[in-house]
Amino acid sequence: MKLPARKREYDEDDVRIRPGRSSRPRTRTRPKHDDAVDALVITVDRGRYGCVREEAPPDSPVITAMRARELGRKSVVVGDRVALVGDVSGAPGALARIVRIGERTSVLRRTADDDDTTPEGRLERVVVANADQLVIVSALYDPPPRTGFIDRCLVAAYDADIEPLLCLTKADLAGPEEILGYYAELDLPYVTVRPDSDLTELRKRLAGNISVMVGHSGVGKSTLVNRLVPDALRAVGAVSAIGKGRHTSTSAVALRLPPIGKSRKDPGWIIDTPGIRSFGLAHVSAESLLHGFPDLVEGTLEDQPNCGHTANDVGCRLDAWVAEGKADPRRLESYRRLLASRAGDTDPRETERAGDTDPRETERAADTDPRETKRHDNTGPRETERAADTGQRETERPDNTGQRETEGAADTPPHETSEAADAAGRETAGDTEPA
Ligand SMILES: Nc1nc2c(ncn2[C@@H]2O[C@H](COP(=O)(O)OP(=O)(O)OP(=O)(O)O)[C@@H](O)[C@H]2O)c(=O)[nH]1
Repeated sequence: MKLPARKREYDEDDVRIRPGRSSRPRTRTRPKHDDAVDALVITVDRGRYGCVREEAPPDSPVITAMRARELGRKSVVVGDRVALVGDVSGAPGALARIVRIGERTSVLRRTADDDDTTPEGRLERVVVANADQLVIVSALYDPPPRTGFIDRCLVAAYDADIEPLLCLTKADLAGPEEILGYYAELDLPYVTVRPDSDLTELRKRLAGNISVMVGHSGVGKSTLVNRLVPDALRAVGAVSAIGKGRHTSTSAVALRLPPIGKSRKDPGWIIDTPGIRSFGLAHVSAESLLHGFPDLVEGTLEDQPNCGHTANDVGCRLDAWVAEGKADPRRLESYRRLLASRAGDTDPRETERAGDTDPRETERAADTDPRETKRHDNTGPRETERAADTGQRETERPDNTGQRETEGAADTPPHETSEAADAAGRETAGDTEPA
């Protein structure tokens, strides 16, 4: 490397706050952790990760773990398959360390807003990793089905390459004909549920999969989760309050489904998402939005190049497609509403009226707390503390400039790390334990 010809004047801008790179763990010097055991992350709670070994008996205790420093910036979310070292006994007070995160087969994301030009729109969260199926729970009556919300979930599912399953509850109060008619072109798999129905069909569809459940408030999601996993509370211990309302600090909890009769087939896992009632789609490109509307895709094939398919695109082929009866006009309307929302062109009340969002969702602090957005612009200790708290933040998008959020204490200067560790229950102290 060539040295500069003249020595530079230094000022306070040159002061390094971060430690030199040499003090960071380097790949080649990392321990191999050959003795690590594989586990699935089932809860995330203030820097602590509840993990279970998938092959262990269902009543095995949950192993509490923290992230090892060597994980760097990588986030750990519910559904992640991780490697653990340390005390993996699951005994009270025992603490293991997550030293590796397995490659994810899918990543379900959402944003707090649809418009990626707003801070909320750029606040991207990974909901869960490795899900195979998105179970969209919708009541047939009280509250009525909200196709705007279902369409949104379909976009999120197709974008994440996760199979959707429509779960229609309260079938004792209304029939599914109308809603199924709306999705007639889609060949969407569905099940109906009533209080007295046996859940065999649903259980069969869940078997062998990791399924994420989403739904508006009041659709009967908790009731369903409790029926599917009667000992849900015990399964995750005191970590979170399953079944009612929102978990105190986690946004998702994975529950092992009980075996189906005498079958030895893996009954699968369901991930309940009590805090999640809407899917902001700012992370989905305008082109990818169309993936949630396979019934419209063919209609766009003969369209003029660069047609944005919005209501303002004169001559958009989709209008003719719908006029010819090849798709339901309400589907085009829904698609265009999402496009407009993504472009920041809609009145949020309009979106709410269309049922895209749960009115109660907008009141929930986690998504709309202005402090959350404000803190995004700084990377000070408080930010780090919040990141350590949730473990749900994601920084993988390179275009998120100004939005980078530190995902854990590992990537922060020492003074921040210690504060974060205080918040996360002495995470750093554990980080430095010998392997
Ligand atoms: N008639 C009927 N009522 C149901 C059914 N499933 C749930 N309910 C009722 O619907 C109401 C809402 O059910 P919950 O399970 O609390 O709904 P939720 O989706 O978890 O709602 P939040 O707790 O707000 O997230 C309760 O009064 C349930 O008893 C059903 O299949 N039929």
